[in-house]
Amino acid sequence: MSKIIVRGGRKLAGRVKVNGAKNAVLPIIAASILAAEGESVIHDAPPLDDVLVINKVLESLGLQLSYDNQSVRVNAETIHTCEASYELVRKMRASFLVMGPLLARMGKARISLPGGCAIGTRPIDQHLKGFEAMGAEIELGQGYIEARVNNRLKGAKIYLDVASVGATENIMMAAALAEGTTVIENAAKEPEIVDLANYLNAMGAIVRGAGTGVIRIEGVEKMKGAVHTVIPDRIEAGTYMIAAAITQSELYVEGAIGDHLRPVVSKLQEMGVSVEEDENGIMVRADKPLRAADIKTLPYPGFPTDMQSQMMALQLVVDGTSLVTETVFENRFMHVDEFMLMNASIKVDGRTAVVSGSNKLRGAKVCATDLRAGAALILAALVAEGETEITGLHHIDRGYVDIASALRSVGADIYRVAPQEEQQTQEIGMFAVQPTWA
Ligand SMILES: CC(=O)N[C@H]1[C@@H](OP(=O)(O)OP(=O)(O)OC[C@H]2O[C@@H](n3ccc(=O)[nH]c3=O)[C@H](O)[C@@H]2O)O[C@H](CO)[C@@H](O)[C@@H]1O
Ligand SMILES: C=C(OP(=O)(O)O)C(=O)O
Repeated sequence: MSKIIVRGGRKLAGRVKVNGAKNAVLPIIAASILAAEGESVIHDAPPLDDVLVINKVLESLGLQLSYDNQSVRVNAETIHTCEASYELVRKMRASFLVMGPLLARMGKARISLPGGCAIGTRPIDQHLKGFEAMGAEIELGQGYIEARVNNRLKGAKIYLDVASVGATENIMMAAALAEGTTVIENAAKEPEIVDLANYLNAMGAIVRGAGTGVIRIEGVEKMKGAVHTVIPDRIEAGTYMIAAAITQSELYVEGAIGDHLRPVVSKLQEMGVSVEEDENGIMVRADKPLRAADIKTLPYPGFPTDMQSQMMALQLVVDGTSLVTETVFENRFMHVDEFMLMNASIKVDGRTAVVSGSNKLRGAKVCATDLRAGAALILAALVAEGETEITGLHHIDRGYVDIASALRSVGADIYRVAPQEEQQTQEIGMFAVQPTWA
Protein backbone atom coordinates (compact mmCIF):
# COMPACT_ATOMS: atom_id res chain seq x y z
CA MET A 1 0.00 0.00 0.00
CA SER A 2 1.41 3.40 -0.98
CA LYS A 3 1.48 6.05 1.69
CA ILE A 4 2.45 9.65 2.24
CA ILE A 5 4.56 10.40 5.26
CA VAL A 6 4.72 13.91 6.66
CA ARG A 7 6.72 15.33 9.52
CA GLY A 8 5.10 18.50 10.71
CA GLY A 9 6.61 21.78 11.79
CA ARG A 10 8.40 23.07 8.71
CA LYS A 11 7.71 26.52 7.24
CA LEU A 12 7.07 26.73 3.51
CA ALA A 13 8.49 29.26 1.06
CA GLY A 14 8.57 29.74 -2.70
CA ARG A 15 6.04 29.09 -5.44
CA VAL A 16 3.77 26.24 -6.45
CA LYS A 17 2.22 26.02 -9.89
CA VAL A 18 -1.42 25.15 -10.31
CA ASN A 19 -2.39 22.51 -12.88
CA GLY A 20 -5.35 22.47 -15.24
CA ALA A 21 -8.69 21.99 -13.47
CA LYS A 22 -9.84 18.39 -13.03
CA ASN A 23 -13.49 19.42 -12.95
CA ALA A 24 -13.13 21.40 -16.17
CA VAL A 25 -11.08 18.93 -18.19
CA LEU A 26 -13.39 15.95 -17.56
CA PRO A 27 -16.54 17.43 -19.17
CA ILE A 28 -14.40 19.03 -21.88
CA ILE A 29 -12.90 15.68 -22.89
CA ALA A 30 -16.42 14.19 -22.83
CA ALA A 31 -17.68 17.05 -25.03
CA SER A 32 -15.14 16.07 -27.72
CA ILE A 33 -17.57 13.26 -28.60
CA LEU A 34 -19.75 15.92 -30.24
CA ALA A 35 -17.24 16.62 -33.03
CA ALA A 36 -18.21 14.63 -36.13
CA GLU A 37 -15.20 16.02 -37.96
CA GLY A 38 -11.72 17.29 -37.14
CA GLU A 39 -9.45 16.71 -34.19
CA SER A 40 -9.78 18.32 -30.76
CA VAL A 41 -6.66 19.29 -28.84
CA ILE A 42 -7.10 19.98 -25.15
CA HIS A 43 -4.09 21.60 -23.49
CA ASP A 44 -3.29 21.70 -19.76
CA ALA A 45 -5.01 18.38 -19.15
CA PRO A 46 -3.45 17.45 -15.79
CA PRO A 47 -1.88 14.00 -15.36
CA LEU A 48 -4.47 12.70 -12.91
CA ASP A 49 -6.06 9.28 -12.53
CA ASP A 50 -9.47 10.81 -13.39
CA VAL A 51 -8.14 12.09 -16.71
CA LEU A 52 -6.83 8.62 -17.54
CA VAL A 53 -10.26 7.18 -16.73
CA ILE A 54 -12.23 9.60 -18.95
CA ASN A 55 -9.70 8.96 -21.74
CA LYS A 56 -10.29 5.21 -21.34
CA VAL A 57 -14.05 5.75 -21.49
CA LEU A 58 -13.71 7.58 -24.81
CA GLU A 59 -11.37 4.90 -26.16
CA SER A 60 -13.84 2.22 -25.12
CA LEU A 61 -16.44 3.99 -27.30
CA GLY A 62 -14.07 3.67 -30.27
CA LEU A 63 -12.69 7.22 -30.40
CA GLN A 64 -9.03 7.76 -31.26
CA LEU A 65 -7.17 9.46 -28.50
CA SER A 66 -3.63 10.28 -27.45
CA TYR A 67 -2.38 11.93 -24.26
CA ASP A 68 1.05 13.41 -24.25
CA ASN A 69 2.74 16.30 -22.50
CA GLN A 70 -0.50 17.39 -20.76
CA SER A 71 -2.36 17.59 -24.10
CA VAL A 72 -5.20 15.29 -25.08
CA ARG A 73 -5.89 14.82 -28.80
CA VAL A 74 -9.26 13.35 -29.65
CA ASN A 75 -10.58 12.26 -33.02
CA ALA A 76 -14.28 11.49 -32.64
CA GLU A 77 -15.15 10.97 -36.30
CA THR A 78 -15.86 7.28 -35.70
CA ILE A 79 -17.78 5.95 -32.72
CA HIS A 80 -18.11 2.15 -32.45
CA THR A 81 -20.38 1.76 -29.43
CA CYS A 82 -22.61 3.94 -27.26
CA GLU A 83 -22.13 1.92 -24.09
CA ALA A 84 -19.95 2.92 -21.12
CA SER A 85 -19.31 -0.01 -18.82
CA TYR A 86 -19.67 -0.35 -15.07
CA GLU A 87 -15.92 -1.06 -14.79
CA LEU A 88 -15.11 2.46 -15.99
CA VAL A 89 -18.06 4.44 -14.63
CA ARG A 90 -17.66 2.98 -11.12
CA LYS A 91 -14.07 4.30 -11.04
CA MET A 92 -15.24 7.85 -11.57
CA ARG A 93 -18.74 9.34 -11.48
CA ALA A 94 -17.87 12.01 -14.04
CA SER A 95 -17.82 9.21 -16.68
CA PHE A 96 -21.59 9.72 -16.74
CA LEU A 97 -20.91 13.00 -18.58
CA VAL A 98 -20.57 11.06 -21.84
CA MET A 99 -24.32 10.45 -21.82
CA GLY A 100 -25.38 13.91 -23.07
CA PRO A 101 -22.91 14.09 -25.99
CA LEU A 102 -23.52 10.46 -27.05
CA LEU A 103 -27.28 10.89 -27.01
CA ALA A 104 -27.08 14.12 -29.00
CA ARG A 105 -24.66 12.81 -31.61
CA MET A 106 -25.72 9.13 -31.90
CA GLY A 107 -29.34 9.21 -30.71
CA LYS A 108 -28.63 6.62 -28.03
CA ALA A 109 -26.45 5.92 -25.01
CA ARG A 110 -26.24 3.10 -22.49
CA ILE A 111 -24.27 4.10 -19.43
CA SER A 112 -23.74 2.26 -16.17
CA LEU A 113 -25.43 3.93 -13.20
CA PRO A 114 -22.68 5.85 -11.39
CA GLY A 115 -23.99 4.93 -7.93
CA GLY A 116 -23.30 6.81 -4.73
CA CYS A 117 -19.91 7.50 -3.25
CA ALA A 118 -18.33 8.24 0.08
CA ILE A 119 -19.56 11.85 0.24
CA GLY A 120 -23.23 11.19 -0.55
CA THR A 121 -25.82 9.35 -2.62
CA ARG A 122 -25.39 11.74 -5.56
CA PRO A 123 -28.50 11.05 -7.67
CA ILE A 124 -28.63 11.84 -11.42
CA ASP A 125 -32.35 12.61 -11.63
CA GLN A 126 -31.72 16.17 -12.89
CA HIS A 127 -29.56 14.93 -15.79
CA LEU A 128 -32.31 12.48 -16.80
CA LYS A 129 -35.06 15.06 -16.37
CA GLY A 130 -33.22 17.28 -18.85
CA PHE A 131 -32.76 14.53 -21.43
CA GLU A 132 -36.44 13.54 -21.13
CA ALA A 133 -37.54 17.14 -21.61
CA MET A 134 -35.54 17.11 -24.86
CA GLY A 135 -37.48 14.07 -26.08
CA ALA A 136 -35.30 11.16 -24.96
CA GLU A 137 -36.82 7.94 -23.69
CA ILE A 138 -35.06 6.69 -20.61
CA GLU A 139 -35.00 3.11 -19.38
CA LEU A 140 -33.30 1.75 -16.32
CA GLY A 141 -32.32 -1.88 -15.96
CA GLN A 142 -29.51 -4.17 -14.82
CA GLY A 143 -27.56 -1.27 -13.40
CA TYR A 144 -27.54 0.65 -16.68
CA ILE A 145 -29.42 3.69 -17.96
CA GLU A 146 -30.41 3.56 -21.56
CA ALA A 147 -31.49 6.72 -23.36
CA ARG A 148 -32.79 6.88 -26.92
CA VAL A 149 -34.25 9.48 -29.21
CA ASN A 150 -35.73 9.19 -32.69
CA ASN A 151 -33.97 11.66 -34.95
CA ARG A 152 -32.59 14.65 -33.00
CA LEU A 153 -33.13 15.83 -29.44
CA LYS A 154 -35.43 18.85 -29.29
CA GLY A 155 -34.63 22.09 -27.50
CA ALA A 156 -36.59 22.57 -24.26
CA LYS A 157 -36.92 24.79 -21.22
CA ILE A 158 -35.43 22.93 -18.25
CA TYR A 159 -35.57 24.14 -14.67
CA LEU A 160 -33.08 22.32 -12.45
CA ASP A 161 -34.39 21.59 -8.94
CA VAL A 162 -30.80 21.84 -7.70
CA ALA A 163 -28.12 23.85 -9.46
CA SER A 164 -26.21 20.67 -10.29
CA VAL A 165 -22.83 21.11 -11.97
CA GLY A 166 -22.94 17.72 -13.72
CA ALA A 167 -26.57 18.07 -14.86
CA THR A 168 -25.91 21.56 -16.25
CA GLU A 169 -22.89 20.22 -18.18
CA ASN A 170 -24.61 17.09 -19.47
CA ILE A 171 -27.67 19.05 -20.64
CA MET A 172 -25.52 21.79 -22.23
CA MET A 173 -23.63 19.18 -24.24
CA ALA A 174 -26.83 17.39 -25.30
CA ALA A 175 -28.50 20.69 -26.24
CA ALA A 176 -25.55 21.76 -28.41
CA LEU A 177 -26.67 19.39 -31.20
CA ALA A 178 -30.43 19.50 -30.48
CA GLU A 179 -33.02 20.96 -32.81
CA GLY A 180 -34.04 24.41 -31.54
CA THR A 181 -33.20 26.31 -28.39
CA THR A 182 -32.70 24.91 -24.90
CA VAL A 183 -32.89 27.12 -21.83
CA ILE A 184 -31.46 25.80 -18.57
CA GLU A 185 -32.85 27.66 -15.57
CA ASN A 186 -31.27 27.47 -12.12
CA ALA A 187 -28.13 26.37 -13.94
CA ALA A 188 -24.86 25.90 -12.03
CA LYS A 189 -22.54 28.92 -12.34
CA GLU A 190 -19.14 27.35 -11.62
CA PRO A 191 -16.10 28.54 -13.66
CA GLU A 192 -15.86 24.99 -15.04
CA ILE A 193 -19.28 25.52 -16.68
CA VAL A 194 -17.95 28.64 -18.39
CA ASP A 195 -14.85 26.76 -19.54
CA LEU A 196 -17.01 24.01 -21.03
CA ALA A 197 -19.22 26.61 -22.77
CA ASN A 198 -16.12 28.25 -24.27
CA TYR A 199 -14.94 24.90 -25.61
CA LEU A 200 -18.39 24.06 -27.01
CA ASN A 201 -18.55 27.44 -28.73
CA ALA A 202 -15.09 26.88 -30.22
CA MET A 203 -16.47 23.60 -31.62
CA GLY A 204 -19.28 25.49 -33.34
CA ALA A 205 -22.00 25.39 -30.68
CA ILE A 206 -24.00 28.47 -29.69
CA VAL A 207 -24.05 28.69 -25.88
CA ARG A 208 -24.87 31.97 -24.11
CA GLY A 209 -25.16 32.89 -20.44
CA ALA A 210 -22.75 30.32 -18.97
CA GLY A 211 -21.71 31.55 -15.53
CA THR A 212 -25.21 32.90 -14.83
CA GLY A 213 -28.29 31.03 -13.62
CA VAL A 214 -29.85 30.94 -17.11
CA ILE A 215 -28.01 29.32 -20.00
CA ARG A 216 -29.40 29.40 -23.56
CA ILE A 217 -28.16 26.91 -26.11
CA GLU A 218 -29.20 27.20 -29.76
CA GLY A 219 -28.74 23.77 -31.26
CA VAL A 220 -26.56 23.38 -34.35
CA GLU A 221 -26.46 20.53 -36.87
CA LYS A 222 -22.78 19.75 -36.74
CA MET A 223 -19.77 20.41 -34.54
CA LYS A 224 -16.07 20.05 -35.26
CA GLY A 225 -12.91 19.53 -33.22
CA ALA A 226 -11.34 22.58 -31.55
CA VAL A 227 -8.21 23.60 -29.66
CA HIS A 228 -8.73 24.61 -26.03
CA THR A 229 -6.64 25.29 -22.93
CA VAL A 230 -8.23 24.27 -19.63
CA ILE A 231 -8.58 26.81 -16.79
CA PRO A 232 -6.37 26.44 -13.67
CA ASP A 233 -7.70 24.26 -10.87
CA ARG A 234 -9.23 26.56 -8.25
CA ILE A 235 -9.47 23.74 -5.69
CA GLU A 236 -5.82 22.75 -6.06
CA ALA A 237 -4.95 26.47 -5.79
CA GLY A 238 -7.10 26.87 -2.67
CA THR A 239 -5.45 23.82 -1.10
CA TYR A 240 -1.97 25.36 -1.54
CA MET A 241 -3.23 28.69 -0.20
CA ILE A 242 -4.29 26.91 2.98
CA ALA A 243 -0.92 25.12 3.09
CA ALA A 244 0.67 28.58 3.40
CA ALA A 245 -1.84 29.76 6.00
CA ILE A 246 -1.66 26.67 8.22
CA THR A 247 2.16 26.66 8.31
CA GLN A 248 2.39 30.44 8.93
CA SER A 249 4.35 30.80 5.72
CA GLU A 250 4.56 32.73 2.48
CA LEU A 251 3.71 31.00 -0.80
CA TYR A 252 3.05 32.26 -4.31
CA VAL A 253 0.36 30.14 -5.94
CA GLU A 254 1.15 30.51 -9.61
CA GLY A 255 -1.79 30.38 -11.99
CA ALA A 256 -4.44 30.82 -9.27
CA ILE A 257 -7.29 33.07 -10.44
CA GLY A 258 -8.62 35.28 -7.64
CA ASP A 259 -12.03 35.67 -9.25
CA HIS A 260 -12.56 31.90 -9.12
CA LEU A 261 -11.53 31.80 -5.47
CA ARG A 262 -13.46 34.76 -4.04
CA PRO A 263 -15.06 32.93 -1.05
CA VAL A 264 -11.77 31.22 -0.12
CA VAL A 265 -9.76 34.44 -0.43
CA SER A 266 -12.24 36.43 1.66
CA LYS A 267 -12.43 33.71 4.35
CA LEU A 268 -8.64 33.60 4.63
CA GLN A 269 -8.54 37.40 4.90
CA GLU A 270 -11.23 37.29 7.60
CA MET A 271 -8.98 34.88 9.51
CA GLY A 272 -6.02 37.29 9.28
CA VAL A 273 -4.13 35.89 6.27
CA SER A 274 -2.66 38.38 3.81
CA VAL A 275 -3.71 37.62 0.22
CA GLU A 276 -2.40 39.61 -2.74
CA GLU A 277 -3.58 38.88 -6.25
CA ASP A 278 -1.82 39.74 -9.48
CA GLU A 279 -2.39 38.67 -13.06
CA ASN A 280 -0.21 35.56 -12.73
CA GLY A 281 -1.26 34.19 -9.39
CA ILE A 282 -1.85 34.81 -5.70
CA MET A 283 0.64 35.54 -2.93
CA VAL A 284 -0.45 34.19 0.46
CA ARG A 285 1.25 35.28 3.68
CA ALA A 286 0.48 34.28 7.24
CA ASP A 287 2.76 35.74 9.89
CA LYS A 288 0.53 36.20 12.93
CA PRO A 289 -1.94 34.07 14.91
CA LEU A 290 -5.12 33.52 12.88
CA ARG A 291 -8.74 33.91 14.02
CA ALA A 292 -11.64 31.48 13.77
CA ALA A 293 -14.23 31.97 11.01
CA ASP A 294 -17.38 30.03 10.14
CA ILE A 295 -18.02 28.58 6.70
CA LYS A 296 -21.11 27.28 4.92
CA THR A 297 -20.69 25.39 1.69
CA LEU A 298 -22.89 26.47 -1.21
CA PRO A 299 -22.96 26.23 -5.00
CA TYR A 300 -20.71 28.76 -6.75
CA PRO A 301 -20.14 31.60 -6.00
CA GLY A 302 -20.59 30.32 -2.43
CA PHE A 303 -17.86 28.58 -0.46
CA PRO A 304 -16.96 25.38 -2.38
CA THR A 305 -17.72 22.04 -0.77
CA ASP A 306 -14.48 20.81 -2.36
CA MET A 307 -12.57 23.17 -0.01
CA GLN A 308 -14.53 22.35 3.15
CA SER A 309 -12.21 19.71 4.62
CA GLN A 310 -9.04 21.71 3.84
CA MET A 311 -10.55 24.76 5.54
CA MET A 312 -11.44 22.59 8.54
CA ALA A 313 -7.77 21.59 8.84
CA LEU A 314 -6.95 25.30 9.19
CA GLN A 315 -9.81 25.93 11.63
CA LEU A 316 -8.30 23.26 13.90
CA VAL A 317 -5.25 25.38 14.64
CA VAL A 318 -6.54 28.99 14.68
CA ASP A 319 -7.72 30.84 17.80
CA GLY A 320 -11.36 30.21 18.69
CA THR A 321 -14.21 27.96 17.64
CA SER A 322 -15.55 27.76 14.06
CA LEU A 323 -18.73 26.33 12.60
CA VAL A 324 -18.69 24.38 9.36
CA THR A 325 -22.04 23.83 7.66
CA GLU A 326 -22.06 21.46 4.70
CA THR A 327 -25.14 22.03 2.54
CA VAL A 328 -24.07 20.45 -0.76
CA PHE A 329 -23.38 16.81 0.15
CA GLU A 330 -25.09 14.96 2.97
CA ASN A 331 -22.10 12.89 4.10
CA ARG A 332 -19.02 15.02 3.71
CA PHE A 333 -17.63 14.93 7.24
CA MET A 334 -15.73 11.65 7.13
CA HIS A 335 -12.43 13.45 7.56
CA VAL A 336 -13.59 14.42 11.06
CA ASP A 337 -12.86 10.94 12.48
CA GLU A 338 -9.42 10.97 10.89
CA PHE A 339 -8.68 14.46 12.30
CA MET A 340 -9.71 13.13 15.72
CA LEU A 341 -6.93 10.53 15.45
CA MET A 342 -4.60 13.54 15.18
CA ASN A 343 -5.89 14.96 18.49
CA ALA A 344 -8.48 17.30 16.96
CA SER A 345 -11.57 18.38 18.84
CA ILE A 346 -14.65 18.48 16.58
CA LYS A 347 -18.34 17.80 17.27
CA VAL A 348 -20.68 16.97 14.40
CA ASP A 349 -24.40 17.59 14.66
CA GLY A 350 -26.18 16.77 11.41
CA ARG A 351 -24.83 19.02 8.70
CA THR A 352 -22.84 21.22 11.07
CA ALA A 353 -19.46 20.59 12.65
CA VAL A 354 -18.23 22.61 15.63
CA VAL A 355 -14.47 22.85 15.28
CA SER A 356 -12.43 23.85 18.33
CA GLY A 357 -9.32 25.82 17.47
CA SER A 358 -5.86 25.92 19.04
CA ASN A 359 -5.51 22.15 18.77
CA LYS A 360 -2.05 20.75 19.29
CA LEU A 361 -2.28 18.31 16.41
CA ARG A 362 -0.24 15.14 16.72
CA GLY A 363 0.95 12.86 13.93
CA ALA A 364 -0.97 9.60 13.50
CA LYS A 365 -1.78 6.86 11.01
CA VAL A 366 -4.78 8.16 9.06
CA CYS A 367 -6.64 7.30 5.89
CA ALA A 368 -7.96 9.55 3.11
CA THR A 369 -11.68 8.82 2.95
CA ASP A 370 -12.19 10.89 -0.20
CA LEU A 371 -10.14 13.14 -2.45
CA ARG A 372 -10.37 16.41 -0.51
CA ALA A 373 -10.27 14.62 2.86
CA GLY A 374 -6.88 13.30 1.77
CA ALA A 375 -5.63 16.80 0.96
CA ALA A 376 -6.96 18.06 4.30
CA LEU A 377 -5.07 15.36 6.21
CA ILE A 378 -1.86 16.37 4.46
CA LEU A 379 -2.49 20.01 5.46
CA ALA A 380 -3.10 19.05 9.09
CA ALA A 381 0.01 16.86 9.04
CA LEU A 382 2.15 19.83 7.93
CA VAL A 383 1.66 21.36 11.39
CA ALA A 384 1.18 18.23 13.51
CA GLU A 385 3.83 17.26 15.99
CA GLY A 386 5.76 14.20 14.81
CA GLU A 387 5.02 11.92 11.92
CA THR A 388 1.73 11.36 10.08
CA GLU A 389 1.22 8.42 7.76
CA ILE A 390 -1.58 8.84 5.22
CA THR A 391 -3.02 5.94 3.24
CA GLY A 392 -5.93 5.83 0.79
CA LEU A 393 -3.82 7.66 -1.78
CA HIS A 394 -5.93 6.48 -4.74
CA HIS A 395 -8.41 9.17 -3.68
CA ILE A 396 -5.74 11.90 -3.64
CA ASP A 397 -4.34 10.78 -7.01
CA ARG A 398 -7.74 11.44 -8.60
CA GLY A 399 -7.34 15.18 -8.14
CA TYR A 400 -3.81 16.30 -7.18
CA VAL A 401 -0.75 16.07 -9.41
CA ASP A 402 1.98 14.72 -7.13
CA ILE A 403 1.05 16.83 -4.13
CA ALA A 404 3.91 15.38 -2.08
CA SER A 405 6.57 16.61 -4.52
CA ALA A 406 4.85 19.99 -4.90
CA LEU A 407 4.85 20.58 -1.14
CA ARG A 408 8.37 19.18 -0.73
CA SER A 409 9.61 21.64 -3.35
CA VAL A 410 8.52 24.51 -1.10
CA GLY A 411 10.08 23.07 2.04
CA ALA A 412 7.64 20.56 3.53
CA ASP A 413 8.91 17.33 5.04
CA ILE A 414 6.68 15.08 3.02
CA TYR A 415 7.42 11.87 1.27
CA ARG A 416 5.56 9.26 -0.73
CA VAL A 417 6.47 5.64 -0.18
CA ALA A 418 5.49 3.09 -2.83
CA PRO A 419 4.61 -0.47 -1.71
CA GLN A 420 7.87 -2.02 -2.91
CA GLU A 421 9.87 0.72 -1.19
CA GLU A 422 7.97 0.01 1.99
CA GLN A 423 8.89 -3.65 1.75
CA GLN A 424 12.57 -2.79 1.22
CA THR A 425 12.32 -0.41 4.14
CA GLN A 426 11.14 -3.23 6.35
CA GLU A 427 13.81 -5.55 4.99
CA ILE A 428 16.78 -3.24 5.34
CA GLY A 429 15.44 -1.07 8.14
CA MET A 430 15.67 2.25 6.34
CA PHE A 431 13.95 4.23 3.60
CA ALA A 432 14.60 2.79 0.16
CA VAL A 433 14.85 6.32 -1.12
CA GLN A 434 16.26 8.82 1.29
CA PRO A 435 13.46 10.88 2.89
CA THR A 436 14.00 14.62 3.06
CA TRP A 437 14.30 14.68 6.84
CA ALA A 438 16.92 11.92 6.99
C1 LIG B 1 -16.40 16.22 -11.74
C2 LIG B 1 -16.98 17.38 -11.03
O1 LIG B 1 -17.15 18.45 -11.58
N1 LIG B 1 -17.26 17.20 -9.73
C3 LIG B 1 -17.78 18.30 -8.96
C4 LIG B 1 -19.27 18.42 -9.23
O2 LIG B 1 -19.85 17.17 -8.90
P1 LIG B 1 -21.35 16.88 -9.37
O3 LIG B 1 -21.56 17.46 -10.71
O4 LIG B 1 -21.57 15.43 -9.20
O5 LIG B 1 -22.15 17.67 -8.28
P2 LIG B 1 -23.61 18.31 -8.40
O6 LIG B 1 -23.48 19.79 -8.53
O7 LIG B 1 -24.34 17.58 -9.45
O8 LIG B 1 -24.22 17.96 -6.98
C5 LIG B 1 -24.65 18.96 -6.08
C6 LIG B 1 -25.83 18.43 -5.28
O9 LIG B 1 -26.91 18.17 -6.16
C7 LIG B 1 -27.42 16.87 -5.96
N2 LIG B 1 -27.92 16.35 -7.26
C8 LIG B 1 -27.10 16.38 -8.35
C9 LIG B 1 -27.55 15.91 -9.57
C10 LIG B 1 -28.85 15.40 -9.67
O10 LIG B 1 -29.32 14.96 -10.73
N3 LIG B 1 -29.65 15.40 -8.56
C11 LIG B 1 -29.21 15.87 -7.35
O11 LIG B 1 -29.95 15.86 -6.36
C12 LIG B 1 -26.22 16.08 -5.44
O12 LIG B 1 -26.61 14.93 -4.74
C13 LIG B 1 -25.54 17.11 -4.56
O13 LIG B 1 -26.15 17.13 -3.30
O14 LIG B 1 -19.80 19.47 -8.40
C14 LIG B 1 -19.67 19.23 -6.99
C15 LIG B 1 -20.36 20.36 -6.27
O15 LIG B 1 -19.68 21.54 -6.44
C16 LIG B 1 -18.20 19.10 -6.64
O16 LIG B 1 -18.08 18.72 -5.29
C17 LIG B 1 -17.51 18.05 -7.49
O17 LIG B 1 -16.11 18.11 -7.31
C1 LIG C 1 -16.03 15.44 -5.19
C2 LIG C 1 -15.09 15.66 -6.09
O1 LIG C 1 -15.01 15.10 -7.33
P1 LIG C 1 -16.02 14.08 -8.03
O2 LIG C 1 -17.28 14.81 -8.32
O3 LIG C 1 -15.32 13.70 -9.27
O4 LIG C 1 -16.24 12.94 -7.07
C3 LIG C 1 -13.97 16.60 -5.82
O5 LIG C 1 -13.27 16.98 -6.78
O6 LIG C 1 -13.76 16.97 -4.66
